[in-house]
Amino acid sequence: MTQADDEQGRDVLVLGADLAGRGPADLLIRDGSFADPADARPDADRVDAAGLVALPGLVDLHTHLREPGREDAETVETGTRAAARGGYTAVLAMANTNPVTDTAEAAEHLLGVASRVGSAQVVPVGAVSKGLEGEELAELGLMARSAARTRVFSDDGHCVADARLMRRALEYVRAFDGVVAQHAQDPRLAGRDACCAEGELSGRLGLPGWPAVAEAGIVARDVQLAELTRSRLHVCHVSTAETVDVLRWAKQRGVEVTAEVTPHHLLLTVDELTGYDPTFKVNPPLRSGEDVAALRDALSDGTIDAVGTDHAPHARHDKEHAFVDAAFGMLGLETALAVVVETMVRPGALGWGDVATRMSSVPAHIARLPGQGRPLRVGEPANLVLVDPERRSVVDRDASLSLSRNNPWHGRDLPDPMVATWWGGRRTFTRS
Ligand SMILES: NC(=O)N[C@@H](CC(=O)O)C(=O)O
Ligand SMILES: [Zn+2]
Ligand SMILES: [Zn+2]
Repeated sequence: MTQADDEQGRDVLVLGADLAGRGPADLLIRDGSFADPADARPDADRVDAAGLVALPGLVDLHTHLREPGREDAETVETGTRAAARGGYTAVLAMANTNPVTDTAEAAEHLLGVASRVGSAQVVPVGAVSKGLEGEELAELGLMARSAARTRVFSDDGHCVADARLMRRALEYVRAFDGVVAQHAQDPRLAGRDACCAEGELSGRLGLPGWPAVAEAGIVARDVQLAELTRSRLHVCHVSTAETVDVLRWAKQRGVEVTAEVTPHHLLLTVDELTGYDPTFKVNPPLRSGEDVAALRDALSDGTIDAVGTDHAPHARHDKEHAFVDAAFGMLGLETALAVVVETMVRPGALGWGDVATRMSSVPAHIARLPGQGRPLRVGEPANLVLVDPERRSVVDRDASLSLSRNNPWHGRDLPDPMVATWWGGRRTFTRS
């Protein structure tokens, strides 16, 4: 079976995969969609998937592609190839590029690039404020009505700190069923320098601290604004137990709030910082073991709705600095499923059906993306990832398809589940 075969329009028959934990069945991929396996032509390419799990193609709510502006760190082409290797068929591309995605033209430009070179669907996230400056609303309505059909708006990298601007953004997006995705960080409590969870260790290491209340305080405020405006709020990269408590309270009140957690916040703790390795410098920062446990519980019980990678590639010369001077962020697309298997599936906190909801159908629904996150059913677009639940390997940052090397998992033994990915019937990744 070669990629050329798929592209020549031959049937692909996937035999005996466990469909998202519901038991083994066959799948037929024809002309970009799933068809009835009983109709397979005799010359169909056959994929023996016995012992493998089939999941709907994963959807990442939180990817940084760096194009335009920092193509030395990542491009649409390399970032979506990394996405396909991670099992993703769609990524939401954050707006903090240069120029910022704060106009319909910028969003449509990104769509155009992706249509030429993408190995996954690229969905532009629109900025909330012009230039991410937190002062004036960006062209939310024009972006929503553009060919990009923008529904997710975020100043990610910056918090929409001004409560009045946040209120207006929530009011505005309600008209087209949009959502405001907040990078919750009170800039007065956690300034630009804050780079370590505030606590005993930040004091000992001499690193500027980032108190948990800087996150939970903004989330509590935004939940109340979402309730006031009857609009949709999404909380990016939840990192603390206190924020989980606020989310539980918000959901009990019936507020339309959703939240994501990153793979790194599900496994790594602030203790990684004792070596001052800037690879582990990320915003929000790595937290305590108690926070990690609370985040896992919240993802398990649905208080946190989704996994978002916050894939944040950085060129070597932006990362290789003293800890306080290095850029914030780490890679995530290629290893997200591996970390979810390690932290959630193996300990029994999530089944495969839950993985399909937390990493595919729920993110697709939050972003109002038709054609993604759909069940593996006849007539649906063939967005599919085959996974081997048992396979493990040691992560090698130099084997990455990303242009950047800021991989926090380098040298770690982790599950290595991805076997093959199809996006709209086109094979976008095959394990070699
Ligand atoms: N997460 C990070 O540490 N960095 C992100 C910005 C962000 O997600 O806030 C980036 O763009 O590099
Ligand atoms: Zn952020
Ligand atoms: Zn981000």
